[in-house]
Amino acid sequence: MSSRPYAVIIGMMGAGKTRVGKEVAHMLRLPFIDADIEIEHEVGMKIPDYFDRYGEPAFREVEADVIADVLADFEGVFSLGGGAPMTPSTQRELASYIRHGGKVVYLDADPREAMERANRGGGRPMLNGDANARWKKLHAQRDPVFREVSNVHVHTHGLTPQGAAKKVIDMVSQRAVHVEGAAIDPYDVVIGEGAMNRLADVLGPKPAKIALIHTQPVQRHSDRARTLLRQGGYEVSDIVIPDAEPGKTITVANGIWERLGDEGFTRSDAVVGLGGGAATDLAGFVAATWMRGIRYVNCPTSLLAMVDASTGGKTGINTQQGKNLVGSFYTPAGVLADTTTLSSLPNDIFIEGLGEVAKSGFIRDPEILHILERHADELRLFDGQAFLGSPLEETVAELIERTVRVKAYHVSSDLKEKGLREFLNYGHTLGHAIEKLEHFRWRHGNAVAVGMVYAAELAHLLGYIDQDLVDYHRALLSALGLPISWNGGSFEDVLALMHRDKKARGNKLRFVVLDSIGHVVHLDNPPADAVEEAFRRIQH
Ligand SMILES: NC(=O)c1ccc[n+]([C@@H]2O[C@H](COP(=O)([O-])OP(=O)(O)OC[C@H]3O[C@@H](n4cnc5c(N)ncnc54)[C@H](O)[C@@H]3O)[C@@H](O)[C@H]2O)c1
Ligand SMILES: O=C(O)C(=O)C[C@@H](O)[C@H](O)[C@H](O)COP(=O)(O)O
Repeated sequence: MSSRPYAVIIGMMGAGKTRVGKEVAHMLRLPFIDADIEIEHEVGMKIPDYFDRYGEPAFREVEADVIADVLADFEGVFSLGGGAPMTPSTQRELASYIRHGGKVVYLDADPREAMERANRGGGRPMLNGDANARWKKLHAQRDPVFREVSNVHVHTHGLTPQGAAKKVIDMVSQRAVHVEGAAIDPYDVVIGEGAMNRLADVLGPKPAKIALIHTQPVQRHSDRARTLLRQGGYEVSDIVIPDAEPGKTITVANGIWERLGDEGFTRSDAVVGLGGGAATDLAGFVAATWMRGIRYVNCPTSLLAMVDASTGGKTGINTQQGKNLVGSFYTPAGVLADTTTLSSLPNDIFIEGLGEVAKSGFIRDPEILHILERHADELRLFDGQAFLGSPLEETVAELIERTVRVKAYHVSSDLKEKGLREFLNYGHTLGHAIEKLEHFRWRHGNAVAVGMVYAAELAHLLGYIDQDLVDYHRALLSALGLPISWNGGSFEDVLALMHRDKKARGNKLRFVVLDSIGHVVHLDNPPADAVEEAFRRIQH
C-alpha cells in the first residue's frame, strides 16, 4: 500500500458521511473524496441514471473497483456510499485496510435525522417507494455489517457537523489493543483522549442499570462518565468507595452487594469501575461476584491502572493476611483509558505507574526501556496540568499501548495464570511483601520497582544475569524517580510474606527472574542464602 486514507467513513444514507467527512478533511487540511462523485466521474453519468440503465449489480461492481483504487492510493478522508460495505470484495478491502492500521469509521446518526436528510433532494435509487420504510429495512440489514467492517463507531446524535467531525478525529487518533484468547470474550483496550466517550458503545444496549464505582479524588472524571451514561439512556447508581487500598476490602464489596440488591440489579445490568487500580480491582471483583458475574467496563484514570490493573481481568481484594488474596479472573467487556483523565494525576502517582511500565520492558518489550531512557527527565517531571497537547502525551500514549500489548500477550494464552502469565509478576514477590509491611502506605508501583531490583540481584547471584543488567535496573528506575532500596522490615517478616505469595507452591518459593532483557524464567525454590543475600543488597 503506497499511501492510505486517514479514515474511511461509512454509514446509512443521510448519516452525514459527506458533510462530516468534508469537515474532518477541512479541520485536518486533508483532501476529501466522496465515492459516489468518483463513480459518477468514472461512468460519465449520474448514479440514478446508471442504476436505471444497468441495474444495481453493475453499479456495485464499478463501485467496488473505484473503492479499491482509492483505498490503495489516497491520503485523505474517503466517504463511501451507504450500500458499499455490503459488497464482499469491498469488505475484504476494508479488512485489509484495517490490518494495515486504517480506520473505518461507522457514522451512526439519529435515525429520524438520517431519514429526513436522506429524503431531502431525492435522487436516491435505493429509497424509491416508501422512503422511510425502505430506509428502516436497509438499516436493519446494514447496521450489523457496518459494525462488523468498521473499527471506529461514532454516534453523532445531537451533534453539529463540526462536533461530529471533532468526535471522529478524537476517536480515529485513539489507539486500541485487542485482547482475545481461549476462555476470553474478546475486548478492546482503547487508549487516548476522549476514549471514555465510547462507554455506551462498549456497554451495549442490554444493561438498564449501571453501578458507577469510583473514588472521591476522581469525582470530576466520574461526573463526566455519569453524564455520558445518562445520555446513553442508562439509570446510574453512583457508588463512591474509600480511596486506594482501603477500598479493596470485603467490607466495601459487601456494602456494594447490598446496594445492588436493594436497587434491583439483575444479570443484565452492569458495573463501570473508574479510578486507580484499587478502584478497578474492586469494581471488577464486585462485577465478577454479583449474581456470579455481570458485564463490566473499566475506565482507568491512573497510569498504573491504564497499563496494568484495569486491563487483564485480575480482580480482587486484600485481606488481613496479604495483598489480593481473594479475587477472580474475570475479564472486562472493554477498557477505556482516557488520557484526558491524566491531567489531574499527581506526579508521584504517575511515576509509580512507570514501575509497571518498566517491568513490561524488562520482561518482553525492550523498546519500552529505550523510550523510558530517552524520556526519563520529562517523565520524571510529569505535570498533569501541562500534559494534554504536550509532546509527552504522545510518548505516554505509546508507552501505554506497548505495555498493554505486553499484558495482552501474557493474558491471551494464560488467563488463569498457570505459567506464562506469572511473568507479569516480575518484581511482585518482594513488592507485595513490602506493601503489606508498609501497611499499604507504599505505592504498588514503587514496591514493584524495589522488587525488580531484588529479583535482578537474585538472578545475578544465581548466575542468570551479569552485574551490568542489575546496575541497569537501578540506573533506569532511579532516573525515572522510582525507589530502588527498602529498609522498612526484617528479612524474616519479608520471607514469611513471600511464602504466602500466590506463586509459591507448598512451602517452596517461586520467583520470576530475567535471564536477559525480554526473556524471563521461573525460579523455583532458590537457595535460602541467595534469597537472603539479595535482600541484604536492596537495603542500602
Ligand atoms: N488487577 C491487576 O492486574 C493489577 C495490576 C497492577 C496493580 N493492581 C492494583 O492496583 C492498585 C494500584 O493502582 P494505582 O497505582 O492506580 O493506585 P490507586 O488506585 O490507589 O490510586 C492512587 C491514587 O491516585 C488517585 N487517582 C487515580 N487517578 C487519578 C486521577 N486521574 N486524578 C487524580 N487522582 C487520581 C486515586 O484516587 C488514589 O488516591 C493496587 O491495589 C494494585 O494491587 C492490580
Ligand atoms: O496481570 C497479572 O497477572 C499481574 O501479575 C500483573 C501485576 O502487575 C499486578 O500487580 C497484579 O495485581 C498482581 O497480581 P497478584 O496475583 O500477584 O496479586
